[in-house]
Amino acid sequence: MNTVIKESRVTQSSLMKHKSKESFTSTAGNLTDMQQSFRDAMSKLAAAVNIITTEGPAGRAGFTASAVCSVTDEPPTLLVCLNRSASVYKFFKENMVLCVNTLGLEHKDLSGVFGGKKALEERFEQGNWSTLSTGSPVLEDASISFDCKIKLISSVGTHDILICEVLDIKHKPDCESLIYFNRDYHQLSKCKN
Ligand SMILES: NC(=O)C1=CN([C@@H]2O[C@H](COP(=O)(O)OP(=O)(O)OC[C@H]3O[C@@H](n4cnc5c(N)ncnc54)[C@H](O)[C@@H]3O)[C@@H](O)[C@H]2O)C=CC1
Ligand SMILES: Cc1cc2nc3c(=O)[nH]c(=O)nc-3n(C[C@H](O)[C@H](O)[C@H](O)COP(=O)(O)O)c2cc1C
Repeated sequence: MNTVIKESRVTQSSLMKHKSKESFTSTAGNLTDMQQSFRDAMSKLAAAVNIITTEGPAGRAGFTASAVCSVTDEPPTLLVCLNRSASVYKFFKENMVLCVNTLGLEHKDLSGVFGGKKALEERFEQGNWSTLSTGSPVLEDASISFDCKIKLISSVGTHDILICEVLDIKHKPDCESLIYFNRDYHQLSKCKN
């Protein structure tokens, strides 16, 4: 199915017009009180950890993401939020394909590699990588891999929401989940098959 790619932008001011401007204005590196309070609150929201990869005309890239969510199953669609200031951003925007690799406990170090400032190609030195339909790197022992085409991009504040149609799925039969909660990693027990 071909969906037209639309872009829309929700500005910080339109989202937060009920608050004074000063409360939300930050200088580089300094968080406003509201930003800090939002992050503190978000740190209590447990989330699965994923490595999002892409490969295409722009080259290969990947980053760690907790902001991943199911949207609809018709067509199967998920969303990924990516900070536009990330060095990986331009790769996703140009390639328009990605793979969401959901991690298990054994991938804790790998999450740090893809969530830090390591050079892009060096990130792939750890782990075994293959491909499914789109050519985006698939982590061989990921709990789940969703191979996707980016159908729509919407900008909100500092991030872009990538709306992705799932073309292919790979499951690991016996999986444990890596969870990010309270700024640290945790493990969720084995799935019942
Ligand atoms: N959605 C995002 O962009 C996320 C970014 N990170 C980045 O990873 C680093 C470490 O994060 P933490 O140890 O969790 O401590 P933290 O205090 O920076 O973040 C706490 C929580 O706030 C949320 N968050 C953090 N930065 C955000 C952003 N720029 N936009 C939207 N939500 C954000 C996430 O849910 C995160 O787990 C930071 O540089 C953080 O910005 C971490 C998680 C999600
Ligand atoms: C557990 C964890 C979750 C993260 N989730 C996201 C996310 O959902 N979206 C995002 O843009 N960055 C997220 N980050 C931050 C990126 O992984 C990080 O900025 C990455 O190093 C990007 O690299 P780059 O700036 O070199 O491109 C997360 C980091 C960690 C450690």
